[in-house]
Amino acid sequence: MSAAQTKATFCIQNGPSFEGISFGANKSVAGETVFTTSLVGYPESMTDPSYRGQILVFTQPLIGNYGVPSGEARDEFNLLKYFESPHIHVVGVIVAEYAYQYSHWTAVESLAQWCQREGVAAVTGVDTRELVQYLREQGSSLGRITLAEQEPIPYVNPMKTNLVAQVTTKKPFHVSALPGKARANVALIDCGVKENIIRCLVKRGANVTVFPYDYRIQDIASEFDGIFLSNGPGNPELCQVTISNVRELLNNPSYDRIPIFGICLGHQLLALASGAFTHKLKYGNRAHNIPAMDLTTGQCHITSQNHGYAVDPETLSKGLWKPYFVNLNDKSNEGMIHLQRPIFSTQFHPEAKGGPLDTAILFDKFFDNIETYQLESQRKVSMSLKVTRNTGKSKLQTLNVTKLAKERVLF
Ligand SMILES: NC(=O)CC[C@H](N)C(=O)O
Repeated sequence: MSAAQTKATFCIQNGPSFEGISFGANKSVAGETVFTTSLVGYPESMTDPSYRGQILVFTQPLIGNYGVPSGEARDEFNLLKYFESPHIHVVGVIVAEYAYQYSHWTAVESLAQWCQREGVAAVTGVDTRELVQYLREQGSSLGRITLAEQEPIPYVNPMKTNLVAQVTTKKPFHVSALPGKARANVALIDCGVKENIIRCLVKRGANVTVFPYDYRIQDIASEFDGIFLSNGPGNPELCQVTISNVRELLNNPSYDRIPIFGICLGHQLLALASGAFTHKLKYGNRAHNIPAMDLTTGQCHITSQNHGYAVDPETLSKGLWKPYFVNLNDKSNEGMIHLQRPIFSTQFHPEAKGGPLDTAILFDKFFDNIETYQLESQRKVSMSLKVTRNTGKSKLQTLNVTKLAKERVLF
């Protein structure tokens, strides 16, 4: 440790403390402590809005060795090429050994520089094996990072706040399929969507209109060929406005053929809207190699995951829904599928990033459902889609979706 290095202490509420060295922002932070066993993908995980408010412990011992790619680089769809959202959402990271030297052709800065710029605490030199063994025993715990010479700040439980309201786009935005390739208009409810989910939809030919989490989807669903419910942070039960909007959508008989697909928080919200329950897992599942079995085929897929809550499959309404996938490690629910309608959802992340692409075929399944719906209802893909809704007192609001912002609206 050189003279310029600052000591940092990481404490678990009702648990042990670990001494380390700060390599991030000069700031003490508090949040929920979670761990991931993924080997790669720290830029993707740290910018995934689902990690909002959490202190992320990496069990992979060497972190930072490939630096951080550009947060400005965009792909052919104007989506962020390397990040899952424009900013870091974890409040802190804990690693066993930070690689002070980095090397990769995409790297533009070090993990330390990035954390400092984004105001995120980072600690190296912690025995993450001992720490994770502790978390597995005690279950998900609050934690805080205190830098030398600073006063410890109070523990904060982010699961008590509506984190979705913090990360959702503040206004609708639109991402178009490549010219000549559009085959569907999809409405995406943004609870903290990962960039690669939008990419998985547009690259298959969807014009995606992204709406804030509390947008009344039930008022505009008829204008779209499919509805997507995104991933996102926090306790799903705190997202009541989305749950009640989705419930109205499900209960409206005129929408009974519209395809719906939900991922992770989107799965949990769909389950809650349909009358099922969710519960908090002991310490959650965060990894890139979790086996999930498709109960309709018996096939096992290796999946990417990041969640602390799960749907209770016993509470799925019988005769309407059935469990779709099951986790082969802990037997927790990994998805649900409607028995009559083109609706399904998964707890794992078929878009991966990072992680294996085994289940990306579920996006194709969503598009198959969309195609059937288009044929059944003789829908054509309108290129200048206008979305009209009644905002009360018989006021009509019309959005020309192609004139909307082209990326998430942060403020
Ligand atoms: N990745 C996600 O969408 C996470 C969903 C939810 N916040 C959970 O922790 O279970």
